[in-house]
Amino acid sequence: MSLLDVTGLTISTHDGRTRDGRTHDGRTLVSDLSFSIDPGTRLGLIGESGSGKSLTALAVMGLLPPGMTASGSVVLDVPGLPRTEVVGATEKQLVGLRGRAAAVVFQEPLTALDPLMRVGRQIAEPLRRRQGLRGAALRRAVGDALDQVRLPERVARAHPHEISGGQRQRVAIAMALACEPALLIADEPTTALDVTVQSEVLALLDGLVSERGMALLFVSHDLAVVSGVTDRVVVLKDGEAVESGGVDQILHAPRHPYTRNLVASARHLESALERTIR
Ligand SMILES: Nc1ncnc2c1ncn2[C@@H]1O[C@H](COP(=O)(O)OP(=O)(O)OP(=O)(O)O)[C@@H](O)[C@H]1O
Repeated sequence: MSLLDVTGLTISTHDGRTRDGRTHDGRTLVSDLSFSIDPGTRLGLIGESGSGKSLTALAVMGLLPPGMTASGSVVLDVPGLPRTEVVGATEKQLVGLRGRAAAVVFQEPLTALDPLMRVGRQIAEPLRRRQGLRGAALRRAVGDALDQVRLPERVARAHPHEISGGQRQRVAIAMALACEPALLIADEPTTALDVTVQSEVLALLDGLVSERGMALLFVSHDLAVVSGVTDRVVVLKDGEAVESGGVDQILHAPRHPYTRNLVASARHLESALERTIR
């Protein structure tokens, strides 16, 4: 049975003005998208900027911005938790699921971190809330969480601006993993980092997902990165899935012209890089 079943997901903006003052013109941004993820498996969602990847990830968490509506179905079915239809779910139902059924790591770690709070307290918060830890046990758990993302314990006393971008993303990963989610959603988790740090953080994420047998929904515009960490890929273009399949098939026998272009530009970049290195 699938952990996540997305069927006919359509995301549109409302027509008119929302409470945050933005006007929307009733556009469909993601159209009739379907995919599923079984426990412990990995799916990549790939497409160029604006293709609807982030909105899809947010819809899975029930976190669409104001002015947007989802229709279709997004079912999270995690052992030990109530099977939930996320589309149309109440905030109360979703709060119980977030963190435990699914957790998300965003591109920019600062979106997940409070600039005024020490890192240790931020990691402690989900551990205290979800696992009921207190006192010395909580401090130990924070230390362990930092250790798992290969950060020294002293990072707990730092504020987010006192550590590097790569360290901040490790902290965001530690927070996402604190409630032991069945599904980790990583939305361009390394795009904002320097190239050398990117590969370290990616290797860390890859290892943690394997160790914990988590399922992974990995969102990226970078085919090389997606093919390195996932088994299957859905290719999005203008909010529609144009192709899906195993990583090997997508890389070696892409069917849709858009996918062929993605593969060709990834190859082009690779050979250009090889030329510069030589
Ligand atoms: N809050 C919003 N209000 C109105 N339109 C939005 C909002 N967020 C995203 N969009 C629009 O929805 C479309 C899909 O955006 P989305 O962020 O999902 O794309 P993406 O594939 O993740 O791209 P990127 O990698 O650049 O984030 C884009 O056309 C974008 O302009």
